[in-house]
Amino acid sequence: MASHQHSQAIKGAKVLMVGAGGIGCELLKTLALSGFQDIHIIDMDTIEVARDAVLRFRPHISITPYHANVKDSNFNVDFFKQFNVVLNGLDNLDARRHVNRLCLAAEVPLVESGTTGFLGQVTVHVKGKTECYECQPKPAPKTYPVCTITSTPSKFVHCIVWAKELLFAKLFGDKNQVNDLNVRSNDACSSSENTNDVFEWRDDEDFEQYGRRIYDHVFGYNIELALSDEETWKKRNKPRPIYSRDVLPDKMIQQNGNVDKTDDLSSASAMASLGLKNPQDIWCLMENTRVFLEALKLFFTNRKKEIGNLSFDKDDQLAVEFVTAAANIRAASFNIPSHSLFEAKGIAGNIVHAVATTNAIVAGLIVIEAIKVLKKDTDCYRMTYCLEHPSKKMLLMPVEPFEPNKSCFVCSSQTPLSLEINTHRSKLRDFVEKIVKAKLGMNSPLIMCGAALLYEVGDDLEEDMIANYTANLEKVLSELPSPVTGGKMLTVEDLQQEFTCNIYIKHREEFDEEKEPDGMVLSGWTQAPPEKKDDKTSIGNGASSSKSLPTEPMDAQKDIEVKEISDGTASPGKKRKMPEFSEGCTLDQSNDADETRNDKKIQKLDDDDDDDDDLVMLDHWGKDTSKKQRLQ
Ligand SMILES: Nc1ncnc2c1ncn2[C@@H]1O[C@H](COP(=O)(O)OP(=O)(O)OP(=O)(O)O)[C@@H](O)[C@H]1O
Ligand SMILES: [Zn+2]
Repeated sequence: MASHQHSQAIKGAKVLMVGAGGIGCELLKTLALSGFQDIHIIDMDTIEVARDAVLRFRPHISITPYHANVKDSNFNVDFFKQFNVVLNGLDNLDARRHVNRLCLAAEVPLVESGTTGFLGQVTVHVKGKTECYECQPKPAPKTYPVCTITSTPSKFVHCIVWAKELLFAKLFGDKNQVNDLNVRSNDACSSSENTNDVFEWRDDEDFEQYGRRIYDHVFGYNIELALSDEETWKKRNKPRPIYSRDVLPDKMIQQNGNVDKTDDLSSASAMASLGLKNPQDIWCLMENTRVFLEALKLFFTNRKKEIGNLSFDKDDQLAVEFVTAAANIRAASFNIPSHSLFEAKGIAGNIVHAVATTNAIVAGLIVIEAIKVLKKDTDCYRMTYCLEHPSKKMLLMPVEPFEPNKSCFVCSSQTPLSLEINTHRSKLRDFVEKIVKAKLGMNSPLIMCGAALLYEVGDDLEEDMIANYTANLEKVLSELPSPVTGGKMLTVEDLQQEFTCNIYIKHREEFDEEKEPDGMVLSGWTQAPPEKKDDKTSIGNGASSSKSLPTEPMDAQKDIEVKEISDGTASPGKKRKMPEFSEGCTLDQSNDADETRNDKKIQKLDDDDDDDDDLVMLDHWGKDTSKKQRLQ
């Protein structure tokens, strides 16, 4: 039973929930059932359904919905100041960073959360007492070495990445994009064929001829070419080239397809067109070949206008079919087991199916922490991890929060950052896009060099000012009205976030295109370097890092980024150690602060534990994506 003090803290509290999705809806219910009476919710999506459902069993509480983006300017520091605690149930990094800054500026405690499948995490951020959401580096998205993708795949995910990032992009995407498929298809062809021509549709061929030519090129010829590099295969199983004629005799594509060709569905789906019904079926090589050729044909017949502008979209049925078939054929070459369309879609779209129970547990943990925050039980704050596998018979791991990181550029006292940049070549626009927005997460930036205002965003700017700033964006730094050159200090400020940072400029002539693709390097901030270029960890649902998987031995010149490692995704690379506490200790016992407080070093519970049982940070909550990812 809650004490009087406990229930007073709850009853008198005005809380702000940001995000009313999987976690948020559970949270709203749990808040209402725990006695909270004044709940405000911001979500871009509908809130009404959840609100109505909760009001049915708690009709007298107040639930105020704001159907809006939390980054809108009306949600400023003053707005945040009215709340006793803010609870995040968001799914992307950008919004989380924004809320973190507003909470810091408004000095309102923040309880953060994230889930991915069975994994979850809840953290408490109180200015000056615990680390802020941005004190810890956020790992960059998982990348794969190019050579693993282009020549030595060992897992199905490698085949998927190849199919969607290289082959799909090559055939249906922007022709001007750099595409590593070129590397492998180069000088492959007879002298009359150059690299680009291979993928072009020629006037004298029909769709089937074109499809078969592409097929034979990427699954046959390119594999033969790769085999000629004997060094690569000394310690690996050799792939086998696959040619369409060996799998599918001429004109057999439609053989079993008894489908009405006027049917809308059959023009949008190779599966429908071929009479393949169950997305959970694992297709044989012949079926994959037929889907590949049929999907290619459908793209060129029905979606010709889009060709050149397409990028893989997990909600595009034909794209998923093509990528599934291509990945499976490549997998067959490399002796990797095939997958169903359903599974392939999950991998390609980085989908992790939400686990309702995890969301419910996390919602409960958020409320527990919110109550501690309201009672100012500082010593009892815990960040809690939900694990996939029990460690010491425990699935929930409470950990004492970390202190603020003194070099955090967001919550520490203005440690200047430094930026190496070619001030004679980089434009103000590059700086705004690549640094101010992408790296510093600012929403409405203002940039000053000394007392000179170089750039500003706002609703109430005069037209001539807007014209001025727009002109500045196109100027290189050293030619701005107040030249930005080596040795100068820029002040970048976000008025909405009430967040300022100083950036010391260092001029640098050259940048490594592959290692420093932005053409500028920001240091002194807490973003993690890209993950190690090895292949040891599964991406996404990173509760475990498998020791048994082979390390990629090749020197990766460049990595292929797997886009949208998304919300709640555990970072396999980043582990946090947990405090020593007695077996059987549960969250409720976390009130017994002495037990953990002594242990500032935060020791690992059991050194003998498997990696599987190690704690993993869910730091990388949220790239801007719609769904979660689970791979492997
Ligand atoms: N900038 C933003 N402003 C307001 N709401 C946002 C913003 N960004 C994301 N959201 C909302 O956050 C919610 C996130 O919920 P979502 O269900 O995707 O993830 P989740 O709560 O982690 O649970 P799960 O994915 O497990 O269902 C969505 O309803 C989305 O509309
Ligand atoms: Zn911080």
